Amino acid sequence: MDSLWEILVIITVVVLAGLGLLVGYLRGGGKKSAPEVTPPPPAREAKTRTANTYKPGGTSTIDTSKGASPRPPVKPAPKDSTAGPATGSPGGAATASAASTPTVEPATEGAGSATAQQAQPVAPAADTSADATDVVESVPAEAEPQVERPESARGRMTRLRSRLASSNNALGKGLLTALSGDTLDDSVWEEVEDTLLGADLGVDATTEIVDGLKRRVQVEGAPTTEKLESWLHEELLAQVGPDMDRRIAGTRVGDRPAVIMVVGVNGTGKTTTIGKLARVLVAEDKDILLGAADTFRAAAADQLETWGARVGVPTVRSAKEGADPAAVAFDAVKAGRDNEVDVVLIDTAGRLHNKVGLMDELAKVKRVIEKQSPIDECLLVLDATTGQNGMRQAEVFAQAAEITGVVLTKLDGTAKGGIVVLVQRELGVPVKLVGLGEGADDLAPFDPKAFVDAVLD
Ligand SMILES: Nc1nc2c(ncn2[C@@H]2O[C@H](COP(=O)(O)OP(=O)(O)OP(=O)(O)O)[C@@H](O)[C@H]2O)c(=O)[nH]1
Repeated sequence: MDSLWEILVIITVVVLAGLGLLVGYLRGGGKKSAPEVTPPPPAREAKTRTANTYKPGGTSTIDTSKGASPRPPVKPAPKDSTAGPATGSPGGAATASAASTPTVEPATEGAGSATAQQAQPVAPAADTSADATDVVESVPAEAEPQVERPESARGRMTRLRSRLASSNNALGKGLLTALSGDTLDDSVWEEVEDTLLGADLGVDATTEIVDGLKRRVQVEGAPTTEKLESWLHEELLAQVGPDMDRRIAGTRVGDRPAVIMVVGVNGTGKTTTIGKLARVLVAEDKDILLGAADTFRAAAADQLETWGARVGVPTVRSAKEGADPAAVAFDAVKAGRDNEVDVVLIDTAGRLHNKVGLMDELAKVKRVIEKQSPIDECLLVLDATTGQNGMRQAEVFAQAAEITGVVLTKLDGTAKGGIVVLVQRELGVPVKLVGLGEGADDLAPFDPKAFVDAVLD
């Protein structure tokens, strides 16, 4: 029995082995089966770059000098502040003294940053700058293929006069309508007063104008409308201050550049005004240098640099946001002296959230500039559309810096031209320039007679 079981098991094993062989044969298609070997992955070929692999030599730079106006080469200031003043530099002595003063703080640490390497050509502008080596002077004149030619003064004035007239129509119309009736009773004078107040002339000037008109009526009797208009013209002109000195310090003073500092609340149009003023001066063939001492916002320096680049004017700026504005201003004036430019224009920050901080900062910028040059002009930029609110801001700035003139911007956007009178009365300085649009050449000198003509036309 046992041997029968053994025979059955052997037969089963043999049958199964035979079946296994048969299945293997059929699967392999009759071919001789071989152990499956995964072929090794083909060696990865290095990816061929289709992009530009051209590498310029380390010294090659794009030559963009075509069409650039000739301009004296930028002299690099000595790196070592202990090396003394630049030979023959009019600003040398002051520079040396400023370098040793504690008020010029290091603009940043870890200087010589990216911007300094990018700007070509670059001249560290001052030798305070053992500390402030992140202050760089970019000379876009050589980097810009096209330099714009600013509009001539005559063309600009014709265009702006008509814009001024339209911006003040409401005031003129209101006054002339009020005065063109048959009688001059209290209600007429009230209407005149309201119109003048509504145009931001302020209470004092309004009272003086109306009192002046009433007096003339009393003395001379009932006037014709034309006579009344000419009296109004005279009274308004007297308020606008036709004899104030409105010249801008835009010419070298002795052996140094004129220095113009521009202050005002953010957004009033400081940077734009500097850009426009630079164009006016360039149109007069002046050599200009801009200083971006508004280090609060990096974009402000970019904006200024762009304005300068358009007319081939270099900008001294910091490579770092938040650098010491006084150090940048100092370096700009120093570079202006070294390069014997005609005018250095300094932009400043104007945030008002901290009045004390702002005043301290402006006072410091002023003090540090004056270590090497007097400030010939300190222009306060005011937004005409802000009215009485703008006046309060103006007072803060007037306390912080010695304002020598006002630039009233955005006069194209308001019918309240009377702010001119108010500003001058309150601050005791003349409105020297007016902004009449966002265009590059929309800056005009303030001409009292033309202004009153425009108001009453
Ligand atoms: N309509 C009009 N817009 C102006 C005038 N002047 C400046 N602006 C505009 O006002 C805006 C602010 O001008 P900015 O020059 O940047 O003002 P800012 O005071 O330098 O401001 P921050 O750089 O923030 O300090 C810009 O859009 C200018 O185009 C002007 O006379 N008329």
